[in-house]
Amino acid sequence: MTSKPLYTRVLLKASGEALMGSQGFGIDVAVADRIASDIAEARAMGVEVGVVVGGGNIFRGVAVASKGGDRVTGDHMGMLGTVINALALATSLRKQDVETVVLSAIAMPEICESFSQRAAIHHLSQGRVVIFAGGTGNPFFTTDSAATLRGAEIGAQAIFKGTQVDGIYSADPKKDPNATRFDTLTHSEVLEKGLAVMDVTAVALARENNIPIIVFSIHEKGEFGKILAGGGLKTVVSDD
Ligand SMILES: Nc1ncnc2c1ncn2[C@@H]1O[C@H](COP(=O)(O)OP(=O)(O)O)[C@@H](O)[C@H]1O
Ligand SMILES: O=c1ccn([C@@H]2O[C@H](COP(=O)(O)OP(=O)(O)O)[C@@H](O)[C@H]2O)c(=O)[nH]1
Repeated sequence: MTSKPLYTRVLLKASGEALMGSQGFGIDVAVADRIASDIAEARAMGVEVGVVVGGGNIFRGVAVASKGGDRVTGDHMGMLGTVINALALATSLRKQDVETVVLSAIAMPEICESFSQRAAIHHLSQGRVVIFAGGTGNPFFTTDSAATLRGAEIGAQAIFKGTQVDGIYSADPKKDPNATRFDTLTHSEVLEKGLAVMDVTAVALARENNIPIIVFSIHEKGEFGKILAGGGLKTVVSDD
């Protein structure tokens, strides 16, 4: 599909849990390849794509804290998990001949470039997919917040939150079978209704910078491209 896209530069948040597929832990290469093929399709449409990858398939800092360990160290471990996922997704993209760079919030020059806004925008404007690793680089944050932060820094026209469900519902659809899906919401409505698909910090930062958030299922092949072309199943969070 090569329809004219609605956006020219977007930020895709790919959850870590999505990358593990049906396994209980780690990375399912077939899933990483499939997500990469959706990103390749977006590039073929001419859309510049930045990607923030999660790390929940490998480690979450709160897991350490809940067992009496140090939260900050746990978060460091979580951020390193996102680097592993970023390298896996970059590998899948390069296999499909999509030029890709990984920029890490935590310097590890032997492995990948360090993040700077200037480097990110340079690579994007050269047509490369830029994968942002290491979250925000700070403990007590999430990769959803990293997605909004990097989205604002690169001037993304929308944040695409690719997750396990196909939009934002009146309640968690995994827990409430009667939950209904919203087509559109404002950032304030998401916060006021306590709709927990994305964390409060991420939504507040997107509201402050007037960036729409599009929540969609990362498991549906081709959905990213369909939404970029104006269709697809999603919830759009926007204040316009
Ligand atoms: N109101 C809601 N609408 C949609 N999903 C919700 C809602 N409340 C909670 N969720 C849950 O939020 C999850 C996404 O949150 P998150 O923990 O960021 O997952 P991930 O990072 O793995 O995508 C969904 O898989 C869904 O089960
Ligand atoms: O800016 C950030 C981003 C992530 N993390 C840590 O990395 C883990 C994995 O990220 P996240 O839970 O956001 O991944 P996802 O839910 O998207 O798979 C988190 O639990 C945190 O421990 C962090 O400390 N700072």
